[in-house]
Amino acid sequence: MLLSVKNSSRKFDNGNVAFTDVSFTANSGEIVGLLGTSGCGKSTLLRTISGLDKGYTGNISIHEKEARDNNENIGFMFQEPRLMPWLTVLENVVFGMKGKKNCKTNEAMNLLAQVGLKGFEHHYPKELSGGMAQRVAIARALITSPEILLLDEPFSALDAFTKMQLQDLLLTIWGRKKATMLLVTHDIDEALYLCDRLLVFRGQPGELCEEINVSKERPRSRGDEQLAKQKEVILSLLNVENSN
Ligand SMILES: Nc1ncnc2c1ncn2[C@@H]1O[C@H](COP(=O)(O)OP(=O)(O)OP(=O)(O)O)[C@@H](O)[C@H]1O
Repeated sequence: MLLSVKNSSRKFDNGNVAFTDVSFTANSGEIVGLLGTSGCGKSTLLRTISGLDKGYTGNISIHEKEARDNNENIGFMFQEPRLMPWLTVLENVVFGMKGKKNCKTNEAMNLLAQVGLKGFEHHYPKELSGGMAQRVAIARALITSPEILLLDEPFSALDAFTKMQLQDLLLTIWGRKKATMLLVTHDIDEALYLCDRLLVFRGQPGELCEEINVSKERPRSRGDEQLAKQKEVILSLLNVENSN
């Protein structure tokens, strides 16, 4: 097992508790979705797993090493691309590679081609659309060949069509690299389309209330009936009416 979270909680100095007594595991190559109402601690949980937030209790380990001491290779992608405006697309992808920038250039060019940005390597972020900028963020997250990719609502700011394109792109890249992915999303359809397993959180502080296997084989159809039934289950867990 790659990632193990055991009886973990995160209480901040001001008394806020983001999540409490959370336990789950993730296997190598799995895509695990984290769904839940706003404020139930999903982003904090991702930051904690990444080792950026070290104030948790309980155990969070990657390859049996505590997340707070972890120096494993983890990629992070956010809702917004967070590109450096003064750097080109290519420079943004290799940014943070320190001494390895030069030897990573070929790999960055290759990744940019994979995300559909061949020819845009020397453009600046202001010359890109939102979807293109998020493609750069995908390439940047993958340049270190991370074993775990943490995705915090990576497509939520995009229009529906671009979102679907990038979901498929993510699956294509996952098919090649088989990184373990943890995906925070508010979009249940996206979670059911992409993930092997879903963790449903509820409350404030957030508690893990249900784990749901999405056993449908890939490629999945977006209008699949089995997935639609699973959506009903998730909506009722979250106490939300289905408006479709
Ligand atoms: N640095 C912090 N200091 C104090 N409280 C915090 C801090 N970061 C997050 N919180 C609190 O922790 C709780 C969980 O926040 P978090 O952003 O992890 O939730 P979320 O499920 O990702 O929310 P959303 O779905 O709206 O993005 C919230 O009550 C928030 O106010």
